Amino acid sequence: MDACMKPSPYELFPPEVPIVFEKVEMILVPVILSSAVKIRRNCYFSNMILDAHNIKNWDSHSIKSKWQSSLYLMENAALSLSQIIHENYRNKNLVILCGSGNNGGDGYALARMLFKVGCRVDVISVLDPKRGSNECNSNYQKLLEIGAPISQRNEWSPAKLNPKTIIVDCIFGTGLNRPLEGELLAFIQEINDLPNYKIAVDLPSGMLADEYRQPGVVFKADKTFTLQCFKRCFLNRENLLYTGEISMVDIGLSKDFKPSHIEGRLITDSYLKNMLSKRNVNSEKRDFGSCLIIGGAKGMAGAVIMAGKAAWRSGCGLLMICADEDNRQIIQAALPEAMFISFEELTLETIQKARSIVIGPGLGKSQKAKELLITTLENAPENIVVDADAINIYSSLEEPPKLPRKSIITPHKRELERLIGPTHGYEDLLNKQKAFSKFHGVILVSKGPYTQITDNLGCLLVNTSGNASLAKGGTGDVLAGIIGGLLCFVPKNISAAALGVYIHGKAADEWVKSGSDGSLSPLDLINLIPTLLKT
Ligand SMILES: NC(=O)C1=CN([C@@H]2O[C@H](COP(=O)(O)OP(=O)(O)OC[C@H]3O[C@@H](n4cnc5c(N)ncnc54)[C@H](OP(=O)(O)O)[C@@H]3O)[C@@H](O)[C@H]2O)[C@@H](O)CC1
Ligand SMILES: Nc1ncnc2c1ncn2[C@@H]1O[C@H](COP(=O)(O)OP(=O)(O)O)[C@@H](O)[C@H]1O
Ligand SMILES: [K+]
Repeated sequence: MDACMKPSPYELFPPEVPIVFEKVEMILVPVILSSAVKIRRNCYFSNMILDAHNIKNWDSHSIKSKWQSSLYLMENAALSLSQIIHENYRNKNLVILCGSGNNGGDGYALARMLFKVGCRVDVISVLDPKRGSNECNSNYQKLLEIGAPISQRNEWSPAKLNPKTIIVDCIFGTGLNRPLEGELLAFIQEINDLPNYKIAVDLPSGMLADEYRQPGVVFKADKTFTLQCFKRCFLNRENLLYTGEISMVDIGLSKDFKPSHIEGRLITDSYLKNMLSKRNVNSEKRDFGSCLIIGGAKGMAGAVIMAGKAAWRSGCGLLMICADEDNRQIIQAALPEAMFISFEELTLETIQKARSIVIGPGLGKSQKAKELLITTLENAPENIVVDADAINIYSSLEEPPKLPRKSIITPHKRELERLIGPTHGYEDLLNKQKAFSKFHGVILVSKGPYTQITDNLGCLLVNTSGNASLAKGGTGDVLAGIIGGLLCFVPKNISAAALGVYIHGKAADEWVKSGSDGSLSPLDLINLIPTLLKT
């Protein structure tokens, strides 16, 4: 059995049960969160990442146990979609491209609902609905009955489309089982060349739901509204080129479905809510432990200052910065909350007494840095974050010391490859990342869009917060500091890592609501931590 199916790994990850909100089925509240993966509030959705087989089984299970007919389920899916599209694009002209399977059925049902509320929709039958699924044909007939405009693909010329019209792709979804060919392939290519804004329903057509690497031509969406759960293929960040931003939409699948295989789980808002609790009235600073940050070589004080501020804001009780003696004054001026010790003053006792350690921000790669890393790894408690140069040094050691069990390593892509060796494509990268985590018994946080965390039990957690404003120097130092701060009081390291990446991304999501995405400073993230951690 796959490790992800055993109950134990996800016991480490408290919100293992899909998040259940009060409102399901027909009731949707029109709020979309701003994040890399947007999840509609007040919807039931699952944090499971599934393959096409399990999604299909979940649909069938829900039809049997809840909806009685797949047409009812499709109606609900289309209702949810129509509400989102109406909210966001009601003043635009839309053209909906429909296939002949159930994705096409979604498209015809969606068109009917939008048409009824006065939206300007044109529908193109890309494949013959009469030769398709019953649900598709039935929704095609219903649309005909209300007099909505439907054209056949060969009657329609994409080149004549107004560039302001939004193209909605309902040609293929999870049922696609081979790459596109012939006329369909040429059609999608022609659409991709158009400047129009494009939306995909469930999956961009041409994308194989289970494949990390897409072998053929795929519809290039600016936005994908995916139904109910995150698909396996979305895990490869390269596929963002086709999906654009991904939003998850509740279509009312039943909550009691047990998949035979889970690829991984998403880290979402509920995680934040489940993990935070108020401090006891009689708390004292020692209850929250001290965080020791080791880094800040000459000229690199900023990295430890940012990590230190982030750790402080994330709740550690005491803070100690260990950096190059030359940086003493600047660090003490910038961070009076912290105690300062120089590299030379660092003792084994200080290392052993710290509740948590962050090593790496601005550490450099000098001989001294190397010695500090080895001593720290050999003596540290398990609550340690190994970041930035500490990862680079570790990767270059011929005989590296053992990493403390459950330590948290936070590489970006290049650092990850230094650590696990060169990789060939996403599948290879994920396998090697998982193997490294298992072999060393550590938590690997592979940073980037959808930061992906693997643990010692072989599980995969995928972050849903964050955006491209984070692609800036110094944001990684802030993340290391946040996790270091959380490690002082969050009971499980995997939880601290997951919570840390979520808060970090969420701060960036909050930032882009008011600031431009290019203007974020790492310090802005730190200023947003207090409100995000409010229980
Ligand atoms: N009740 C439900 O289950 C619900 C499902 N829902 C929706 O259904 C979607 C899944 O629907 P689906 O399974 O009908 O598959 P879909 O992607 O529409 O098309 C498959 C068709 O394409 C064909 N085909 C495959 N590859 C091809 C190729 N390269 N070139 C040409 N043809 C190709 C294949 O036929 P084949 O040729 O293999 O016999 C088949 O006929 C899902 O994404 C969601 O949107 C929601 O409404 C919720 C309720
Ligand atoms: N396009 C993106 N979308 C979401 N998050 C991103 C993106 N680019 C970078 N990030 C996040 O920003 C942080 C950058 O960390 P890192 O590369 O270590 O920066 P630095 O070393 O400059 O501090 C990581 O948390 C990463 O997940
Ligand atoms: K689609």
